[in-house]
Formats: sequence, C-alpha cells, structure tokens
Amino acid sequence: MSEAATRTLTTPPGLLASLDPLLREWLPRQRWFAGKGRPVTGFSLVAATELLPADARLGLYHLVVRAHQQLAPVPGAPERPGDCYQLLIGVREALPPRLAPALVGHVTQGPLAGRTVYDALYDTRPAEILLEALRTRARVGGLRFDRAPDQEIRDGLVPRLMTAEQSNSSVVYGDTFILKLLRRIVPGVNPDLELPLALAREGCPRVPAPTAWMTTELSGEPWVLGVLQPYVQGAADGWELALRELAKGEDFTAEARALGRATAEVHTALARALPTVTLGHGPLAQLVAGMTERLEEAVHAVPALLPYASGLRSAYTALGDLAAEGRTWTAQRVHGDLHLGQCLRSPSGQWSLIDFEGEPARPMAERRLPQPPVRDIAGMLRSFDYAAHSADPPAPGWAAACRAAYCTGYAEVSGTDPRTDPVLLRAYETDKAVYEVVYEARHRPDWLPVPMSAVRRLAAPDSA
Ligand SMILES: Nc1ncnc2c1ncn2[C@@H]1O[C@H](COP(=O)(O)OP(=O)(O)O)[C@@H](O)[C@H]1O
Ligand SMILES: O=P(O)(O)O[C@H]1O[C@H](CO)[C@@H](O[C@H]2O[C@H](CO)[C@@H](O)[C@H](O)[C@H]2O)[C@H](O)[C@H]1O
Repeated sequence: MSEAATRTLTTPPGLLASLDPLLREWLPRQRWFAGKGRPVTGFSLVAATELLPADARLGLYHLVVRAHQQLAPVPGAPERPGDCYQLLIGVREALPPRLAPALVGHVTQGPLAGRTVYDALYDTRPAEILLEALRTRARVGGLRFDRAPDQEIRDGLVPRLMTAEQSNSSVVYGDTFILKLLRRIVPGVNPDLELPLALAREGCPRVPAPTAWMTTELSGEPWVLGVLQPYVQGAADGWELALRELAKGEDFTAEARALGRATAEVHTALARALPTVTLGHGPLAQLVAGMTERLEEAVHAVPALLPYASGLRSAYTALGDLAAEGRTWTAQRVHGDLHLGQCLRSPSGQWSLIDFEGEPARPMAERRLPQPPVRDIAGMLRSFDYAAHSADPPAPGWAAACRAAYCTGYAEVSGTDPRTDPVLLRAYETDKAVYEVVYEARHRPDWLPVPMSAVRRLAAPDSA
C-alpha cells in the first residue's frame, strides 16, 4: 500500500503495508464496494487514525483508503485512482467465533505478523467507542464528532451491526439510535446529512432528525463519514410491507396514498428550506442530454438494452421537444433515490423517509442539483412496479392501483398531480428503469428481469 498521500498517520507502517494483500481480497467482496467488475490493483492510504494501539489486546484503526482499479476487467487495461472507502479495522490475536463473519485476514508480514485483522464494526467495543465519541463531541486525530445542540445521547446503549443488504454499514444502539457509516466517501457536503438537517430546521416530522455526525477534513475539504439518527423502533419498510400484502393478495392502496402524502410533505418542506430554480430550455436540454448519455452508457454496460434503446430515447426527445416549445418546470432539492425500501412505517402507522444520499453511482455534485420533484415520484412508481413484478405470478393490476393511489395522495398535499405531466413522468421513469438495469446487472443479476420488463413497456411508443 502506498502511503504517499497520507494525511494523518498514527498507525504502525508495517500494519498498513501488510493490509494491502488482505484488502485486495476482502474489499471487492463487500456488498458496499462500488467498483465491482474492475480488478483492484492496490490501495493508497488517504488518512489513518489510531483509536486503540495495536499492542493492546484490541487494536483499532480508522482508515480512509483509495482503491486503484483497472478501467476494464481485461489484462493490461489502464488503471486509475478510484473511489475512497472508510474502514474501521480491528486487530486481535485471534477472532472469537462470533466475529468470524468480520474476518479481513491474517497478517503474515511486518510487526503484526501472526495477528488477525477484521471489520471492527461487527464488534461491540469499537462500536461503543464511536458512540462515545459522538456523545462527547470528541476530536481524535483528523476525526471530528459533532452532536446537535439540543440532542442528548445516553451511555450504555448496546450496539449491533445491521445485516441488511446496504450500500453503507449501519449500527443500531439499543434500538434508540442508528449510526450509518458511509463506506464509499466523497469530499464536500453530503445530502445524507444536509437534507435531514434542513428538514429538521423546517420541523418536518417525516424524516428522522440527525442527532450527531462524524466528519473529517482532507485536502482542505470536509468529508462526511457518518450520521447518527433516532431509530424508528418496530418499523417495517415499505418494500417488506408491499411484498407481504402482495403475497396475501391484499390491497395496498391506502398505504400507497399515505406514502404519496408523505413524499409531498417532504418535497414541500425541502422547497421551503432550500433554493428552487426554474428550468427553461437550456437546463432542460442539459437534463435530457444527461438522460441520453446515461442510456448510451447503460447500453454499453448491458447490451440486452440495445433493442429498446431507440424507444427509450424517444421518451427523452419528447421532453426536449416540450422544452423547445417554451415549457418550463420548477426544480428543487429532492430525495434522489426514493423507493419503497427507503420508507419506514412506525407501529402507529406514520411513514418516515430515510437515506437522502441519492443514487450512489452518480457524482455528488449532480446529486445535489435541484431537480423536478417528479424524479422522486418516478422512483416510487417504479418501486410499486418492482414489487408487483417480483411477485409470482406478477401482479400488474396491483401496481397500477398503487401507482394511482400514490399520485392521488401526492396531489392532496402538494396540489399537483404528477399524472398531469405524462411526458416528464415517462422521461424520469425511463431514466430510473435504465439506472435499475445497470444497478441490477452489477449487484443482483437475478433481479435483472424486473427492470427489463419495465424497459420493454417504457420503450413502447404508447406507454406515455
Ligand atoms: N432511522 C431509522 N430507524 C429504523 N431503521 C432504519 C433507520 N434508518 C435506516 N434504517 C434501516 O437501515 C437500513 C439501511 O439504511 P439506509 O439509510 O437505507 O442505508 P444505505 O444507504 O446503506 O442503503 C434501512 O433499510 C432500514 O431498514
Ligand atoms: O437503498 P440503496 O440506496 O442501497 O439503493 C440501491 O439499492 C436498491 C435495492 O436494494 C435499489 O432499488 C431497486 O430495488 C428495490 C427492491 O429491492 C426496489 O424497491 C426499487 O424500486 C429499485 O430501484 C436502488 O435502485 C439502488 O440505488
């Protein structure tokens, strides 16, 4: 591992050098590793902070590493410095059986030869150390832990790592708080903290308000590393609930309508809290160009899209034509990756929206741009379709009823029914379905038929 770019280095260099071969094996296998499909050629260390020294029974290091990857999975392909990842690495003589799933590897060289390194988020003491740092607003090396002025964190909360399929890693503390540790990290303001804080200032009850957060500063820029929020106890997510009702052949329209209302409440609060802009011909042309470019990239990555490409493209050109005729749209900050799995229903039936990070694969600057709120609506409409098409047999009528109820709920609160703008809606649904095709091809190939069935429908000229 190259240490040339090291900023804060309080760890033994021998440990870092010996981690390189272990990380090459371990990191690409993690669910949250974003660079799947491109060989990792090595790592450089961006920052390292010792939380507990390695000569103790338990050593603990916070690392920011940059993964260097080849651009294509072929021998000799050019490589580029890739994404940065946040790791919490524990060092022990041996792992107790309960930590077996956390194993990164056994160190074979350097001063720590013979010791075992592991993903310390699985372990109680390291997780407690993070919460304690947030509680006490600690500064450790370059790591900064902050807590909202009006929020308290009591001690003694027992941590457990969530095992859900995630883009990041979350630890639940005593069913009271949940800490999301971002895995692939980027410089600058992160909407996963920015938007919930803005919504909390607006008094919007649909989003858990951040209690505390963890940041660092690298090369003069802030980086968000984690966010602690109240844990919604006993909550079920919209995806689980929808599948449960589908399996029983039950109607889900009352919940879909409530979700439409919740989405509109969040959009209204975001439009009050942060700037809105009017999109005229120029910005719309850019937006359409972005959708078209994403489609071209997707066709390249997933050739099964090719037969539908021209039909899909027509959804974007129809939008471009409307803009050329002088139509304008209002854009505002949005959730950016809204789907049923991002909606939590409390036991009392209240819906909350979570995970404002946006689509993990998009550049951060793009994720923070104001966009037509229909972007999120399209995400939810796709999600009802996902649920209906992952049922056996598929239930397109169920999806249609939920989609209609969701739009009705949205219109009740916002005063705008998304169905009155079908060209915009079709363009955004198409963009989302194309994103999903690439996402599934990369992460869950078995799921590919679900967005592909939507692609077939959206590519048909009468689908608007
Ligand atoms: N405030 C919360 N209360 C209860 N559960 C939560 C809360 N926030 C997140 N979760 C659970 O954690 C999971 C992952 O959270 P999310 O923010 O979507 O992370 P990721 O970006 O890694 O996908 C969610 O699907 C949900 O089950
Ligand atoms: O929740 P994440 O931010 O990690 O979002 C990513 O993963 C989602 C899947 O876990 C993916 O969502 C797609 O599958 C869902 C069912 O599992 C479905 O409800 C969504 O509509 C569909 O888009 C999401 O796209 C991706 O960004």
